Amino acid sequence: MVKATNLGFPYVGSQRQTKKLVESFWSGKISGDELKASILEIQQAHWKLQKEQGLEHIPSGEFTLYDRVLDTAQQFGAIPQRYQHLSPLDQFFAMGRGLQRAATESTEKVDVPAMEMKKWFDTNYHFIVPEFERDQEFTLQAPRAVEQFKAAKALNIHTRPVLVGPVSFLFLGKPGKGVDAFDTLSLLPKLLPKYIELLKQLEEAGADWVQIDEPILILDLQENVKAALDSAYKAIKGQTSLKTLVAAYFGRVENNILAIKDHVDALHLDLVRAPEELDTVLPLLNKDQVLSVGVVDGRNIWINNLEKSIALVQKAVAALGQDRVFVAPSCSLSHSPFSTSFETKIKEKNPELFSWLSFSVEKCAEIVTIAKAVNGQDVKAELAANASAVATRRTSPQTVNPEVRDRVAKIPTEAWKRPSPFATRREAQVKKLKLPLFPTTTIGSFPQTKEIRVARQQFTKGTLSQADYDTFIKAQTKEMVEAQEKLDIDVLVHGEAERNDMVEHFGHLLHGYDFTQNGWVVSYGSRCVKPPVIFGDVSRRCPMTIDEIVYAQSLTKRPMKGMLTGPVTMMKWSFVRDDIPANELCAQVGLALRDEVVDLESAGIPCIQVDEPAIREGLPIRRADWDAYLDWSVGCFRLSTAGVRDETQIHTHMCYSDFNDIFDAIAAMDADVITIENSKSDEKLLKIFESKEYTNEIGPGLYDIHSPRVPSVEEMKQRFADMLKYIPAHLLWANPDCGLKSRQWPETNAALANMVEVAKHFRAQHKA
Ligand code: MET
Ligand SMILES: [Zn+2]
Repeated sequence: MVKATNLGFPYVGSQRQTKKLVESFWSGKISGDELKASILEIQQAHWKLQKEQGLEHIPSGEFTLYDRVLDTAQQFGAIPQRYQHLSPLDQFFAMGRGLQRAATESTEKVDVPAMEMKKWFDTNYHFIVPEFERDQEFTLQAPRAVEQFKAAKALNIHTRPVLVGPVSFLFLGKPGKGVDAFDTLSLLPKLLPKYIELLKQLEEAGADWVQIDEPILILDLQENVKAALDSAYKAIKGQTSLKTLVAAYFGRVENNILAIKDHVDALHLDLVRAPEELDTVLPLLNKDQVLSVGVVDGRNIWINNLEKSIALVQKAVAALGQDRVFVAPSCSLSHSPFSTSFETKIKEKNPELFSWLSFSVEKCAEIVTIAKAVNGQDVKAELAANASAVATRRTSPQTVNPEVRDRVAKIPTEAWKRPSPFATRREAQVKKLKLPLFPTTTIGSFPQTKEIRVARQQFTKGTLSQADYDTFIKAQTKEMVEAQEKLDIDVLVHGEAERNDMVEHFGHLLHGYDFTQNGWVVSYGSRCVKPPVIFGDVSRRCPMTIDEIVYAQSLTKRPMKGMLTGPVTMMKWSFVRDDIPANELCAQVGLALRDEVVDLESAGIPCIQVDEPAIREGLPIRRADWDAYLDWSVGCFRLSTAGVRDETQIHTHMCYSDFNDIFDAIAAMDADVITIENSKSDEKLLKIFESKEYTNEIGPGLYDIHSPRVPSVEEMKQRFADMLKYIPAHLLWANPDCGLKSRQWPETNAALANMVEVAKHFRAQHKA
């Protein structure tokens, strides 16, 4: 019989209990023992829930208090020296988030920073990057998988332990601080005996299957990495009676699969991302091997098309037989919210949309239904309900707006490009804006003070009227404009006081977006995000920013920048619909923004910034897919900004990553001015100007906004001087790295005052 299986469950809990418990522990409200006891209850509830739903392979060992890769590092003793003196729980969190603690009578003062955090493949989750010594020794300490397997067994629930695979673990790590570069995969022979020891412990505890996650299988891998995969699984094979399921997800495995396929009992493939791989992999399997088919999307929130999934699974069964197929989510469900049962508002206000949603708990039910259907059990009612929801979704006026479709289909070629080249536009802008050399500006937001947050809460609750809230926001905007004039900044912003979040704010003003109450997913550690949902064709409900920006402009003679969130970021930081191609959706958002940009211009706004902080993170995993992505994402940015006259200055802003590898695409966005995060990577970003020509104006960030620290004039002068080595003076702007909303006013004023002084200093120098 085909088995219903799962790869991982949202450990954060139905109501983010895990997050809350961990944070209570951090703030000293509960003890380590209390934390462990409460966490065990959550785990037990999750195992029971999955069992009741009818899953046959229920994961254990993937439940973490901070991060699974960090768990792995700690349990194999890959603990950098600076954390070694701490007790296990303190050590774990210190590695994840740093630890500062004053001395007590019995303990010394602790002050250690966190380890580096990196994005987990193309998800919005971030993992802790393991650090290794060149002569790293590994030990095996309190493995979570064994502990959790036993805890589930005590409840009479037989689980499938999940491990981070040895090759992914080493590959994703890096040489520790102060250690010269070396290939972390060279540590594999030392690590493998410990992995095998762990597998033996699982075997002794009574496990029969083990899931070993090797997500690096979907990367473009060098030969040495494939060789490491081959040798690792060859070494593990036959060491225990455990059956090994090696899981790849988030993309295509292509021929990386050849490195492991002869050494494992089962393979998991992400058939949501790469359905075509079923055909290529089936003929490769040996006669006893099992295929775990990931047909239910673990990354998104939409109902499965059961009919389609069943057909895929049946194809696998036809080739392999029922006993050699597992039905599974595409990846761990920890990337999906917990359950739609908490979405009472959507259920009440938009039952149709509700019927299209499926979070983790519902996804488990889908997996079970698919398995049952393939096994010939009666699931007619479930299939009928699913088919009708799928059908309404396809045709509902909520998802399809013929006007929007028509407009996208008929976008004229010239709409994708500003009418004049940059040189011509620059001339018109110089004339109109009359900016000094090295113009100063900020990225958009100013401190979201307690006062602002309280007013917003009262407004949301209904205790502050719309009129009073509007008056309050206007007063805030006025203060911010005055503050900028006092600082003598050249291009002003309205300060974004009215925005809680740069994506959600616009989502509320666009058709096609909705918002969940409890659709949380972990971003890193205990931090969760609740992305908006794009379910239908996108268009403007009304002008979105004109009133605020025009009001702000009315307060000053200096140019005011309109401030919008770009099409790619509007998508990337939302749960996007999966029923139309991404490029089409992006064009819809691009057109909605274009209307806003044109309206801002008509209202007399001279500069308009369209932020695209997420453009880099949307880059596909495989290089072969980059061009197609960059083509439409850059294209849609241009679509959103190209409707204006030459004299209107289009800005964009990017942050959060390393941009060098997409430099050409950034240039192709053809913004008149780009402000870009730089202060943390100094020379790295600038170096690229040696080899590439960037002809438009640019403001690499002069200081890091993530810290309350006020950068000195001297420090920023140095940075600015470095920039001048690479960038022609007439193109250079002075600005911070990113928006200032997470800062307080005192440090904001101080830092910006220094920044303006730096610009003036260089201006004077250049005149002389
Ligand atoms: C993450 S990028 C933020 C850009 C936005 N305009 C702000 O200043 O907050
Ligand atoms: Zn930013």
